[in-house]
Amino acid sequence: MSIKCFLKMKNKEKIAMITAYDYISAKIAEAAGIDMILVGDSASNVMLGNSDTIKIGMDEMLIFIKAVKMGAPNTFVVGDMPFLSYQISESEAIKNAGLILKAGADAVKLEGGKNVAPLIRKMVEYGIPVMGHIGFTPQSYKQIGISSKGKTKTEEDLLIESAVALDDAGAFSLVLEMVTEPVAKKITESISIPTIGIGAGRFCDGQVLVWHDFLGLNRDFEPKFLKKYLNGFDLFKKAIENYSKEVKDGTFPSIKNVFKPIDIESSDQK
Ligand SMILES: Nc1nc(=O)c2c([nH]1)NC[C@@H]1CN(c3ccc(C(=O)N[C@@H](CCC(=O)O)C(=O)O)cc3)CN21
Ligand SMILES: CC(C)C(=O)C(=O)O
Ligand SMILES: [Mg+2]
Repeated sequence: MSIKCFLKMKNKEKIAMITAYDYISAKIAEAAGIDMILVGDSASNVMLGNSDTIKIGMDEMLIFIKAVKMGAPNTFVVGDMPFLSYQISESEAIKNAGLILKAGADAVKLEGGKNVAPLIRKMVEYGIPVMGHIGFTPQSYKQIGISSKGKTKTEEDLLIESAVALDDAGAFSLVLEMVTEPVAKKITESISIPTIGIGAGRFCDGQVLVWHDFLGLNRDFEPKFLKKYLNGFDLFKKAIENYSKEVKDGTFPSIKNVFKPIDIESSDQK
């Protein structure tokens, strides 16, 4: 899978993307044949227990990105640029994007509309593949709130203007997060690059969900756009309860799990 491949998939085959943050999860994702893995700054929430994505930095993101590329060497991996890694200056943004690529990512993703288009243009000029991210942009939730975008004509116009600007700046793909379905459809039809939706309805070129969310590990997170494909939390919980019970009642370890000393008698028989 390559950028060329994703561009060709537009209007032909939907792109299936999930997040992952560690070696074994990435291995499972690659074995399942997922099209793209995002190492999201949602790691702040699901890996580190923070309440938002403001609280994660480059140091932490690079560890997750390295682990994921080790587990999925043959899958296209996108590394999310954390808050303040691209906002301060163009040079800091390019340096941090470079560190994400050095860690093994095949592309970076950053949040923002037409305001970040000049930065993305520069990054692309220097050979850094960039995925855009508009609509609800979690790194700005303290300013814009947690809600779907594209509900008014003003919001719709701004979103379309941004999508076109990012396409024009050279982004290879665009995440649409919590964008109303008709606006997401309009954007998808207005730009040449594939749109990847999360809470953006049925007409995007692809979809992305967070590992812990769609596997049902993140028990209390139930946004409208989420579908849970596994009851992960309860399955893990039951297995742990079973293990604990077996340790306490002496069922585990059994004879199958123990190491034995060399049998003196049988070795003497020689
Ligand atoms: N585990 C996890 N999954 C995510 O999808 C995710 C993260 N973390 N962290 C970063 C952002 C934050 N995201 C969020 C956070 C909250 C809602 C939420 O509360 N949604 C409600 C209200 C929407 C509304 O009122 O318009 C919903 O019902 O969808 C959605 C996405 C998406 N991203
Ligand atoms: C929700 C996706 C698009 C994301 O940015 C993340 O997981 O950080
Ligand atoms: Mg993110």
